[in-house]
Amino acid sequence: MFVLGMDSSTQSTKALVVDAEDGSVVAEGRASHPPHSEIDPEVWWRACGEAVRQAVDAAPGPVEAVAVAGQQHGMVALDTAGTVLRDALLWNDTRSAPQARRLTERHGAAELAERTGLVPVASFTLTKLAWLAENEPANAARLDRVLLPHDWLTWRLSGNPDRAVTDRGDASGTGYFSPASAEWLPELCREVLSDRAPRLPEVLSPREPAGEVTELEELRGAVLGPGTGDNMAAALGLGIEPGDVVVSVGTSGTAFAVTEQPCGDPTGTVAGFCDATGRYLPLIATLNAARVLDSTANALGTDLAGLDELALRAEPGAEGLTLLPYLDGERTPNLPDATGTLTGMRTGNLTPENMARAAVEGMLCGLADGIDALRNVGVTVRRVLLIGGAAESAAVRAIAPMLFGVDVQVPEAAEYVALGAARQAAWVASGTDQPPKWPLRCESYEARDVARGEEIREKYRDAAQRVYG
Ligand SMILES: Nc1ncnc2c1ncn2[C@@H]1O[C@H](COP(=O)(O)OP(=O)(O)O)[C@@H](O)[C@H]1O
Ligand SMILES: O=C(CO)[C@@H](O)[C@H](O)COP(=O)(O)O
Repeated sequence: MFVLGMDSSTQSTKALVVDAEDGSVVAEGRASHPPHSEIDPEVWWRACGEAVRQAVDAAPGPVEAVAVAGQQHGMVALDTAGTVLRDALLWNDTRSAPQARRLTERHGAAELAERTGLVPVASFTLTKLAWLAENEPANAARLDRVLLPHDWLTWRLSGNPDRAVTDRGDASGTGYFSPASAEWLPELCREVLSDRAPRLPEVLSPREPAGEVTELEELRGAVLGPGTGDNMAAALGLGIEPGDVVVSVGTSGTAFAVTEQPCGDPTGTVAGFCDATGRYLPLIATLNAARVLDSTANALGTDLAGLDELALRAEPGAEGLTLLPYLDGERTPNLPDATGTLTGMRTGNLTPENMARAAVEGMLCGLADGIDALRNVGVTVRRVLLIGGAAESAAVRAIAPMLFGVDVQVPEAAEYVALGAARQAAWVASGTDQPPKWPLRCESYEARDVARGEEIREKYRDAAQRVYG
């Protein structure tokens, strides 16, 4: 049996056709998205059609089940006719930072962490609803239903206007869902929307079918899985167990693990999400990851391979250059209005090699702090699995173990979010208790020079303290 998994992420849509027997990828497709933080969801629908067409055309047989994973938190606002009211505000749009601050002041961080697993920051959907009510009251008055990117794509694929669905993984990133009871908290929506509650999608269990595809010719009749958020899908695609921490270096940088118990971190550093198997997914996310490398390569007049060469020619610590890589504001630490800062510049050390190295080190230091934050909420870290577009970078692979202080394994190059969606589709179609077991092959990078890594992290913390207090 062949199944299709889709990843509608920030920069692109990827579709994989997978053999459900062993998880081998038999065909793939890809289409890119524009690099904005506010997007017409029709762009995703067109990209979905294009990526699916490429994958299905190259597949050796028909696809029997499909699931969609998507970037988390984005607000897709619909009116009663199901028409999109405005461009979707994405997870990396920071305009709702004041609304996030006010929600936290009103309720207290501890109460919200306990009720929703989250302390509001601009990424979370609830703060985007609050922004809509305050800034676009006419749109807020017409709001009938709010969906997440993966919910909206699943709804479009099903072609059933009356039934929208989601799963507990993606629902847990909204800020109006209780991870512990797996129920919506519509009172929080009412609070920010002048006492009006939009319709929310039905929350399906991890392997519950969402109907079948009617709207895309190539997939018509295939069983639809509930789908999930992209990080939950990556966890499922990798088949992680306690002790594994995944670090994904895509548009966002994330570090996450699976746990049996929900997590509510009142400091707000760790988001207490649900996963896609019935467990939980404590996660930290940064807004600035792979694009820090893209921008630095661009500034140095080179490409990503050139950036790797430069960074690997420099000494660890970049002779004292430290980059605080908050180019697009930051979520962890919560500095929505921050910009990047390069510290420690001298006539002798301001070289392309050191600048490239400082970019890779600065970006990874933020993620190393994230891994420590996971430890602080009780997560055991035995190994790190490194995925996402920038896991392809030789410099990232070489430098990460030193800064993370544990062995890093890089799974064989694959789109693990799309693979996780495919695994969910195979699970839904098989009706078995557990997801199918698929092998995972990894390349290992041993943790060396950990003491030097600690010094580099100390410099990064000092710089952050000096610039942001
Ligand atoms: N060899 C590489 N070195 C560094 N970055 C890379 C490399 N290959 C891809 N990337 C970066 O990965 C990013 C895309 O990663 P991806 O995980 O697909 O993102 P997203 O899921 O957020 O859309 C892009 O910014 C791209 O430049
Ligand atoms: O906001 C988060 C997680 O909380 C991000 O991880 C988004 O889910 C977007 O992911 P990418 O498109 O960067 O993979």
